[in-house]
Amino acid sequence: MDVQTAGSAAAAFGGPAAAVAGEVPGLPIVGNLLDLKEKKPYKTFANWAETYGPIYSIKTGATSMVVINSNDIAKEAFVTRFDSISTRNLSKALKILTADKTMVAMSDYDDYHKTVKRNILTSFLGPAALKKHRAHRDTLVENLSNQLHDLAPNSHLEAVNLRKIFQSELFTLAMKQTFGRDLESIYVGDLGITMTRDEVFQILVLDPLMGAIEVDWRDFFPYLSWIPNESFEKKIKQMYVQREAVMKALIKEHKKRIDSGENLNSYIDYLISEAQPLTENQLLMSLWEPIIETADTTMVTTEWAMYELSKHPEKQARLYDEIQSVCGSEKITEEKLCKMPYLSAVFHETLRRHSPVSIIPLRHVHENTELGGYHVPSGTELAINIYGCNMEREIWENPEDWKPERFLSEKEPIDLQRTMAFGGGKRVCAGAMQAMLIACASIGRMVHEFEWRLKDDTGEDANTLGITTQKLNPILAVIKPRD
Ligand code: HEM
Repeated sequence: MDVQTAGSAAAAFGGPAAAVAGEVPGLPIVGNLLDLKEKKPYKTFANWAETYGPIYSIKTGATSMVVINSNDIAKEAFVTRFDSISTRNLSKALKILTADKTMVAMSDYDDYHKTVKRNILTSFLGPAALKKHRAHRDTLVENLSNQLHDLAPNSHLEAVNLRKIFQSELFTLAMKQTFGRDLESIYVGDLGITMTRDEVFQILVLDPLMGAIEVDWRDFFPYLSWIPNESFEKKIKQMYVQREAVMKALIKEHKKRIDSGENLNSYIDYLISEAQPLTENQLLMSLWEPIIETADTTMVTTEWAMYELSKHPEKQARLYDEIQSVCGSEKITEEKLCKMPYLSAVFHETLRRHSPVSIIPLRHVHENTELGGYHVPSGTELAINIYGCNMEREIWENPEDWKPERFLSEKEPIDLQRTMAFGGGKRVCAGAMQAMLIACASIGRMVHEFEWRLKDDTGEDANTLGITTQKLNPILAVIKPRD
C-alpha cells in the first residue's frame, strides 16, 4: 500500500485525515532507484528536500520509503513516534554482518536490546566504565603526540597521514577495553593461520565497514528473493566467516586467561564473570560491536576536524590561543576540556558539517503513524537523513560553511545532542561521551603542540568511504612543532 492510498484509507475509516507527504516522481517498477546512484545517497536526499520539502516519499523498487530532512520531524521519529518505528528490516548484507540484529545498535527495541545495552553501558561506555578506561585514553593521546613528534621534522618531505596513526591507536584502545590488552598477532585455529594485527584490523573493522553498504538488488524487490545472487552472498559470507574465526580465537585466548585467574578488568572479563549469561554467538557479537564502533566514527570526526582546522589557519590560531590560555605549558587533560568552549565548538561544528553517520540505518514503520503532520502507513521504510537535518537552512545559517563560532553564543555548555549527529531518543548513541572525550583531547593536543597545514588540499571529496562519512582521501599534513 503506498503512502497516498494509506492516507485515503485512514480517512475512510474515520481516523485523522492527515495529509500525505509529497512523492518524488519515479519510473514504474524501479521507482527512484535509478536516481540513487550512491550507496549512501544523503546528498541526493538533501537536494530533493529543496524541491519536495523536508519530508517526502520515494519508491526504491517495490518498497515505499519516507525520507526526513528536518530536525523537528526527526525528533518526532526519534522520540514521540518511536513506538511505531522501533524495528528494522535489514538489507541482506546487514542481516548477515549483524548476525541478524545480534548487536545493540542494530537490534529491535526488545528484551535482547535492553540486556546488551545494559552490558555495554555498565562495563564499556557508561560514566563508571569511562572512568575505568581513563588510563587507556590518556595513553592513546600520549602515543599520538609521540608519533607526531617523530614524524614532524620530515613532514615537509613526507606528509603526515593522521588517519593511519589515529586509526591504529583507536584499535589499540578498543582491544584494551574489550580484551584488556593489545595484540601483535594471533593464531586463528578455524582458518589454520597466524594473522598479523593489521590483518585482524582489516577483518574486524575495515571489511565490515565496506560490507555494510553492499547493495543486493534483491533488497529492493523482495518478491524476487528466490533468485540466487551468488557472488554477493559469497563476498559477505566470507566477511562473516573470517570475523567469526578471528573473534573465536581472541575469545579462546582470553577465556584461558580468565580461567587461570588473571583478571584484566576488561569487557570480556565482565561479560564472562558478572553479566547475565550470553550464548556463544551473542558473546562474540557483544565483543565485536564496540571494537568497530570505537575504531571508526571517532577517527572520522577527528580527521575532518583537523582537515578544517588546517584549511582555516585563523580558526586554528584561535583554538591554539584558547588552549594556551587554559593549559600554558602543561598538557591538555580531560578535566580541562570544559574550560575550552572553542574546542567544544570545533567538535560540534565538525559533527554537524561532516556527520559521521549520514543516514540512520533504516527504521521500519510497523504501525500507521504520523510524522510532520503527514500520514505514514505501516510497512514504510524510514530514512532519517542526519546530513539533511544538519544542513537545514531554517536552523543553520549558511550551513555549508564550517564555522565553529556558530556554537559560541550558546549560554549553557553545548549539549552532546545539540546536532542530530548522535541520533536521539531511546536509541541515541551510547558512545557519544567516549567519542567526545577522545576527539576533543586529541584535537586539543595536536593543535597545542603543532601548527597544521595541508600538504595538498584534495578537497572535500565528492564521495566518502564505507558506511560512515570517512574522507575518501586521507588528509596529508605538514606539521610544525610550536615553540
Ligand atoms: C562521533 C562519533 C559517533 C557518532 C557520530 C555516532 C553516531 C551514532 C548514531 C547516529 C546512533 C543512532 C543510530 C540509530 O538511531 O539507529 C548511534 C548509536 C550507537 N552508537 Fe554511536 N556514534 C559515535 C561513536 C560511538 C562510539 C565511540 C561507540 C562505542 C564505542 C558508539 C556506540 C553506539 C551504540 C552502542 C549505539 C546504539 C545505541 C542503541 O541503539 O541503543 N558510538 N551512534
